[in-house]
Amino acid sequence: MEKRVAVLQGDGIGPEVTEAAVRVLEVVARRFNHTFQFDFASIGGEAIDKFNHPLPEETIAICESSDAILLGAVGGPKWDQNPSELRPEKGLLAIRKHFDLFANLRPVKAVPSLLHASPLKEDVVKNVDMMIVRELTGGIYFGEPSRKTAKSAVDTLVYTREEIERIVEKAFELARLRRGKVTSVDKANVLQSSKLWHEVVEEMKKGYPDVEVEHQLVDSAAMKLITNPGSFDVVVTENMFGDILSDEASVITGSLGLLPSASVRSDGFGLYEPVHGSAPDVAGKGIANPAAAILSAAMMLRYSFGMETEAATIEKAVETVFEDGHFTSDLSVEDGRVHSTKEWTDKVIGELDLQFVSNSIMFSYV
Ligand SMILES: NC(=O)C1=CN([C@@H]2O[C@H](COP(=O)(O)OP(=O)(O)OC[C@H]3O[C@@H](n4cnc5c(N)ncnc54)[C@H](O)[C@@H]3O)[C@@H](O)[C@H]2O)C=CC1
Ligand SMILES: CC(C)CC(=O)C(=O)O
Ligand SMILES: [Mg+2]
Repeated sequence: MEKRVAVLQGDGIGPEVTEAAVRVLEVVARRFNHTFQFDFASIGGEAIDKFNHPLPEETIAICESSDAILLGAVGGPKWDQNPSELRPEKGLLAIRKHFDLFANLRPVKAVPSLLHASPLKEDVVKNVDMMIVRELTGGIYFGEPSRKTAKSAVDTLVYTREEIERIVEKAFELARLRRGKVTSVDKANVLQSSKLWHEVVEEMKKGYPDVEVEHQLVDSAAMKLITNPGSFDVVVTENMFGDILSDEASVITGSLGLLPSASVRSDGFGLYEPVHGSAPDVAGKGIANPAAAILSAAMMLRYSFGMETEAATIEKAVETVFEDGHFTSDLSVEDGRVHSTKEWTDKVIGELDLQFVSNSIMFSYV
């Protein structure tokens, strides 16, 4: 297959981790006889520096002519004092809205060889396998008015029934493909938008009698995520709650550098990015964990290109490299087991090559 991928590297560790993901995709393309064309474009702080805009027209045009978008991360202290329209994060929100990428899928899965990296007890984290389904184009990050003066500030939280219905439908459909349970997280004891959310879930569950539904208030959900994460299958929630809960969930897996995400709309077009941000504290040192970006690229192959075998091959390679005891510095402190971003990516590529060779041998017997 021939596919065009827009690569928006962004700021901080964004370029370091997307470079790793592109290298892995190049190997997959070669091994599976695909052609991936990578078109690089600007977003975030680097776009502000070059184009005085966090999401330039040129970037939108490149993304529009692509089959999917791969993104690193945006933001950093350099732009923290900028007015809100010149904040890097504005570019990220704008691209999600422009392409109507309302469904943000954030898988959180414990990897047996990484249990040591979590501060939580092994028993608590070992069977975790959940999918956080975060509404991505509505809620308080997009509501108007949104303004601040020295004396007061306002943000607005709005959800329409249609916005809630489409993300809840996505969660139910995913639950059917998984363990058949949806936990809907809201703050319906206080917020009107959450009351509507709760009502919509109650109505829609009638269409999914095979799916178990539970409601959880966000504050206690934050607690249960740490005390009993294995009890969750699909978690569906609004934009800001999903943002916060998914960073919290990274503690289960051991590092924020491990969590990938897919932001998709109904027709399969999507933007793929790590859950983490630009990590200014480690940027430029060549030590960032590229796993989240590489696994986001795997999600791109699965959800936008229908390349399930290729996606699974990448995921297996990543898991095997961890099993073999190779880590980045966020996951281990032991000498000899810690690798730079580039070295660790080389290990994944080596493993991909090995898998391909052993599969070819297997196929030759068939
Ligand atoms: N999707 C995006 O582009 C996002 C952008 N941001 C922006 O990123 C900037 C920094 O935000 P923070 O709150 O510090 O969150 P962050 O996610 O960038 O970093 C939080 C902590 O996790 C570590 N970390 C994150 N990813 C890592 C990786 N791949 N390997 C190793 N360590 C990793 C960082 O070093 C840091 O200690 C801000 O400007 C923020 O607005 C934050 C979240 C998401
Ligand atoms: C600009 C922020 C909403 C980015 C973020 O933290 C996220 O999407 O996870
Ligand atoms: Mg976030």
